[in-house]
Amino acid sequence: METEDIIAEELQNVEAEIQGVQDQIKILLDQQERLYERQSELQALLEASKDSSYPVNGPSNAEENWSGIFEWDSRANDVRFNLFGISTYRANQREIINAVMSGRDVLVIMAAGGGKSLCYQLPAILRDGVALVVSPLLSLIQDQVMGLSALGIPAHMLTSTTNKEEEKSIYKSLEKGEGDLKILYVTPEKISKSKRFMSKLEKCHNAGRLSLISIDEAHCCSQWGHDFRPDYKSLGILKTQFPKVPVIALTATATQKVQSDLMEMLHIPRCVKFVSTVNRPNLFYMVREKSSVGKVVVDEIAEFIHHSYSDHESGIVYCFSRKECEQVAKELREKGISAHHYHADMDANARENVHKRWSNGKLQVIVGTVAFGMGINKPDVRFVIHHSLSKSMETYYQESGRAGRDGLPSQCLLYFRPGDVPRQSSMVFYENSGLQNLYDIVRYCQSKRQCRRSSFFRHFAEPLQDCNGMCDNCAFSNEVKELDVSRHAKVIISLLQDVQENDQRLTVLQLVDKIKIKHKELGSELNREEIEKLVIQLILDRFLKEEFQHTAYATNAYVTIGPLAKQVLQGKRSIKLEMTSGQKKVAGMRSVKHSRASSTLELKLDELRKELSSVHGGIFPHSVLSTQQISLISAQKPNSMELLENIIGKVKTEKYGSRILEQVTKYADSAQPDEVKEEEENENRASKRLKSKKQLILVESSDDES
Ligand SMILES: Nc1ncnc2c1ncn2[C@@H]1O[C@H](COP(=O)(O)OP(=O)(O)OP(=O)(O)O)[C@@H](O)[C@H]1O
Ligand SMILES: [Mg+2]
Repeated sequence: METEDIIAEELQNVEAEIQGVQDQIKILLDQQERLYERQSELQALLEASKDSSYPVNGPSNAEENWSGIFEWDSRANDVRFNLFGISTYRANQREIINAVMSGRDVLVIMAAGGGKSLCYQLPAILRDGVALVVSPLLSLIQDQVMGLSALGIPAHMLTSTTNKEEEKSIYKSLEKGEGDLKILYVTPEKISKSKRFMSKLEKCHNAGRLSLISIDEAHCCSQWGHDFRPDYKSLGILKTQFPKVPVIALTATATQKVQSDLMEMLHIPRCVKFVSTVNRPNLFYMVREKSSVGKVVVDEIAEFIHHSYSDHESGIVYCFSRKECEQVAKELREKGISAHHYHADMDANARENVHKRWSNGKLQVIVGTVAFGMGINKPDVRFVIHHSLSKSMETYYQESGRAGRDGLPSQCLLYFRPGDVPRQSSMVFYENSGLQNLYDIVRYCQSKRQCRRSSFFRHFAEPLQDCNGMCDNCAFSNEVKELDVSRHAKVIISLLQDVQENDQRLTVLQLVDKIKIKHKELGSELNREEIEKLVIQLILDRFLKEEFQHTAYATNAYVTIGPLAKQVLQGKRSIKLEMTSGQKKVAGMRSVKHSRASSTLELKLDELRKELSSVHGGIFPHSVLSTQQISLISAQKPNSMELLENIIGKVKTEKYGSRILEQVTKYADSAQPDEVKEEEENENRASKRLKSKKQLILVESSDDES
């Protein structure tokens, strides 16, 4: 049937064309979405720049002064210091507490480790009745309840692990006000699925005993956030049912889109908004060139940890795949580092066990995939190393941000090689703006000049702040040359054109191989890594583009001619490649010694907090004493309960004071164990900055604001 064949063939062609058009529409819609988002971010940035004081308090509340004097000031100060052992408020904490205490709904955007918990825990204690806290993860809830209980604060949780008896007593407290319930943690499923719980909560409210509602990790409401949880969508019911109870929603995620989504979904359109800076001044950001030989990368990571963190300080290494996690953890162990992998293929018990050992300081490094995420509450993570790049700036900000939540100097190191880009792009290309987001972080990695911090400010549409030399590009003064590679780019594009005309496709690596074989003259001017880097740069600038093809086993990423290729072929655009002189490479390859060595007293206090934590019901060591408190005790060497109380507050002094003073008396005069060794070290500029930063932070936090 010849005619039928012809028609069928044409039909096939038309269908292929339709598919092509649909693909293009999808790309354009993604682009439009991204532009809208950027537009609103830029509008917000413009507003914020007009108003010279950033962080901003919500626009509708400009006239309200949340830092003034309030009737609860002295009670709040007492609870802050004597109960929580916190000597000064951090930025925005006091204002947020005052807004909640005034009965307002509040939205808090504050960086990881900024101290969001205190913003609802303190009002929960000051206000009469029970505070409800919704939190997405069991592990987060357990950590919080354990920490609060250790301070003697009546906190409980209702989750899948709560036994019947406990549940009964909690319900009784809600219904009749019996017992000692002050803060109740629940997962979102309790609100969306348990009618019984909601009816008890209603009774508690009707009796005037529901003091406030806190939604932690509130970005889980939004599909645009990175940890969307369907059950968070129904939390709007809380405001509808209990309109007069203040709602405080807290998140570390800053995009405008997520913010407006949250306000809408939680029904808090007139909330007071507190947006703190995304800046994490205590984090030192750096990117290193990643060798194509796996063993070399792990050797470097091990050397970095041995050199900078010989006191067993905690860290995280993020890897791309589960297999890679296991391999890297194994190789680190072989190099004498206590490391264990963590990924979604492990059963829940094994994962929890690894997490616990790490939180208790028994394991130094967790080597994880992105599955090691939101539940990480450990404040003293000193380093986060990315063995492979993250899929976006946002993800990298979150992951690296798990370092230094206690405000002390910490390092974020990312290993980058252009060959890792197609691995990621074939995973993210089908996501909303997935490729654009990936290309943003690739730009971050490829740049040898631009301040790393400034990329975060730009990404989160925030005015620039000084980096204070706390990234590799600002700290190391290296010569960056710009090489004109327009000729090389032309050759690459022409070669690809020929390949495409012959209906063939090439991956990035195949393309580089071909260039090395067919154009030896280019190979003698640029080495393999530089050609790879150039190809990636051409993709970022849309002279080339990536295309994807599914096979039965994987999605392959190919590189093809991009929409702007003609401009290079016609010589209308010149292409420059940033290159560093050898000096930078050498400086960058060396480890940065992170901070001064701990004194004997500090080490002894660290041992003591580990011991006390295990005898006090398995709470975490940092719940006994924070690293900052250890540094303060070691600097001030208090010799009486009264003096110790001035540093760590009443509750902790009563609980642990005599044991702490024992150590102070015993080790107050001991010399620094590493004093001599350290002086001999030829520290580079960056380490000096980190050192002075530590002192600066301690002075700041020992000043009592009140
Ligand atoms: N004013 C303060 N002074 C000193 N330490 C503080 C202060 N406020 C909070 N902290 C400490 O900082 C650490 C991080 O606090 P918190 O867990 O509340 O952070 P967070 O903002 O909720 O971060 P994340 O987004 O990661 O959940 C904790 O160890 C906490 O005790
Ligand atoms: Mg938190």
